[in-house]
Amino acid sequence: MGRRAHRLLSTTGTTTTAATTQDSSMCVPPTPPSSIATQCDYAVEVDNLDFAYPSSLPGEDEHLVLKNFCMQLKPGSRCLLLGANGSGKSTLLKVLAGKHLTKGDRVKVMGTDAFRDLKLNLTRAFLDTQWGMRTVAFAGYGCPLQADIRVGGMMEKLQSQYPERRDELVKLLGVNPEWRMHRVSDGQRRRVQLLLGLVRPFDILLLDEVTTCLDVIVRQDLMRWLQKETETRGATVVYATHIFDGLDDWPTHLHYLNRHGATGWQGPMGELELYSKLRKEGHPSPMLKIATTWLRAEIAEYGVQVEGADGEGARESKNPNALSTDRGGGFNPGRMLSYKA
Ligand SMILES: Nc1ncnc2c1ncn2[C@@H]1O[C@H](COP(=O)(O)OP(=O)(O)OP(=O)(O)O)[C@@H](O)[C@H]1O
Repeated sequence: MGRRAHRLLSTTGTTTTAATTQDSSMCVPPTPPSSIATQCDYAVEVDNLDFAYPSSLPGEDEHLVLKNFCMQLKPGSRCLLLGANGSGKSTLLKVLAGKHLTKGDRVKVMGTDAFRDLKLNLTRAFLDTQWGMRTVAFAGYGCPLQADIRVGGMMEKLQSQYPERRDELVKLLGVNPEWRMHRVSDGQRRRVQLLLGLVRPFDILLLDEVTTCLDVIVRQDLMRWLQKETETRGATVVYATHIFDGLDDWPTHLHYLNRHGATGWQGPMGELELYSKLRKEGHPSPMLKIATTWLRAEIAEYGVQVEGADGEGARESKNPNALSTDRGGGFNPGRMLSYKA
């Protein structure tokens, strides 16, 4: 797969080609010491993927979310996914997590098929905001796990397999193993999710906005810990977020998804001219500045996204048998309708 051209939307909304490497020493992913590096060249390799959900809009069979999507990340990379609501970040993470089937051989994680190779489930971690959500019968919506369970007793075998790592995470996340799930706050529940999701050493970690309800200290310590995981073990992290606070030095790569399912810019941070410029100027929060610059340029060029008002997200299911009480609150698990063999 040839390297995709790096493109970025300028403040005027036009598409320009970004300059090549400014400072190659900046945020370069380290050479992983673990065996991962020798096993595969890329931790993530997506080659020209189209991904669509079935559409319920009249005259439209499918709703294309990712278009000609390409991504290559070496082991040890920390990639931030940036994009407006509905741009496809969660969809991409689900594809990489093997939750959505894609046609052909276009999506590889750790050198193997992201969907079909079940071995990946032992070395791939996927954390999203749906953890512990149970669909309530008749009401049809998810509510968080609230059973009277002791945290120390959850996934006990897994926790006991990695005692040192578990203790490290318990300390880092400030989790009390005696907490009971029906009494924890949202942020505490999230910490438990992170503990259970990170305790097994992973080769690749896919994070879908799971830091929102963490307090600033835990978030900061977690990001540092993840950085250490990438630097010492060669693990790869792909992280979708809208919060850029404290992330200025964190990513090695950035991938910007625009609202048309296309890539606005992608590449190593050192190749992003705007980032280098902002750093040189001593800007207090370059990542936030980059995000607002690109997203505002998108709005200036295409207007405010109305997807939620009259687009796909506003349509009911096409299934004539679907009852409002019987379809997961309208949630449609989605199917791949790619026409690329
Ligand atoms: N199960 C589904 N069935 C049909 N369409 C879906 C489904 N899930 C998502 N979509 C559509 O796919 C598009 C991308 O959604 P996705 O959740 O990947 O975006 P996102 O970038 O993660 O958004 P956000 O920042 O709001 O989390 C949206 O237009 C959404 O309406």
